[in-house]
Amino acid sequence: MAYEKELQVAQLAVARAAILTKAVFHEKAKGTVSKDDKSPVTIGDFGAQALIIAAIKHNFPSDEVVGEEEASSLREQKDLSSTIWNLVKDVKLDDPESDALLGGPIRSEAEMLDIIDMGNSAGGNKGRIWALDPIDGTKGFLRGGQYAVCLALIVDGDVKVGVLGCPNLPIDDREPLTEDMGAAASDAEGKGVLFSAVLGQGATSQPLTRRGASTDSTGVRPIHVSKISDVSEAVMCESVEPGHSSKGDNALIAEKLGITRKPVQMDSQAKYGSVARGAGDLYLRLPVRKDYIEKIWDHAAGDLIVREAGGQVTDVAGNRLNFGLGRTLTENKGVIAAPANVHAQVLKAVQEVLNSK
Ligand SMILES: Nc1ncnc2c1ncn2[C@@H]1O[C@H](COP(=O)(O)OS(=O)(=O)O)[C@@H](OP(=O)(O)O)[C@H]1O
Ligand SMILES: [Mg+2]
Ligand SMILES: [Mg+2]
Ligand SMILES: [Mg+2]
Repeated sequence: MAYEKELQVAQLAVARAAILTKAVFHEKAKGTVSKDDKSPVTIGDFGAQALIIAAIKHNFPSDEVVGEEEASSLREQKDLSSTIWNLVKDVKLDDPESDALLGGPIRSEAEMLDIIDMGNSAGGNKGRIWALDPIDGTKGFLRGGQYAVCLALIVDGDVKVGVLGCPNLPIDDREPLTEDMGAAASDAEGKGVLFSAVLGQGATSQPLTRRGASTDSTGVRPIHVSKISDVSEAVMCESVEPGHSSKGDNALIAEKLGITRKPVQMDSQAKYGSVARGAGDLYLRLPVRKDYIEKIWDHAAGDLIVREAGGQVTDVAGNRLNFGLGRTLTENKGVIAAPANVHAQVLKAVQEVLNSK
């Protein structure tokens, strides 16, 4: 099957990085650095980016990576850099054979910094480019809420493989979303799911750490968006951060569609995963600031996983997200993810609300 090795490497690399992010959370190694845009970046973000790029470069040396983080601030903060190195150098998958597939350990702290900086591809619509968000929803991660380790392979501008590791979402696809999803999750028993998709091959979920509840020996299950026919019964997913998507517009759209249930707020591409498995029905991300341009690593994996699970993903104009234009989604504003049968109806409501402003 096409992209079999890429899928396997991506799944294992994301699972290994999630071992690190969970350790960072539980060891409270929570030093943060503030980036130019004032968003936080943690030991977990840097460490996960290093581990995932190392795995990609070991297996596919000439592939490029568009990664969210870069190491310049670490090169100036030796203490932070060595804290990260001390965690990164010891992270291993349980299964030695799988671990070996990702290449040997990173050899030194200096090499780790260089690897983090290999996420500097300009992106584009030619060749093989991985989009990597080592921790999506960093604020959710710090809060103990939802976050996701996100990796997608884009070939000539099209997303071919998408993997999302969500350590704080339930393993069970049928577990309903709760209102406090964004606040009080934990990676205890029954939590931690890995969503995957390959273009044209459908979408799946499985336990993130190969143990726990499963329906067969590997625990891989096909996933599908919900079979909702009456959109007024929809469960809508939205951001936690008020600055990331418009809660006011979402409320007006919900009213127009006759939706009475309160939206479920959670950070990260866990929203795409939740829609793909039918735990949520809709994901709406309407712009707050006109000048904000979405990043490809915040959407590439989720976009493919939802589409392969029977959903449609567009911007507010009804166009597909274009991942071939560089590091950002320069041609798209906002995101609407919904089961294919109700997407047009939701899009219409979105446009009516936006046009009436
Ligand atoms: N102004 C603005 N508008 C839209 N999006 C923004 C904005 N600022 C930041 N970001 C990006 O939002 C990513 C996390 O957003 P989410 O909506 O998934 O989660 S959250 O509930 O808002 O925390 C977050 O990803 P991470 O940095 O990986 O956490 C950012 O890339
Ligand atoms: Mg960030
Ligand atoms: Mg992100
Ligand atoms: Mg991030």
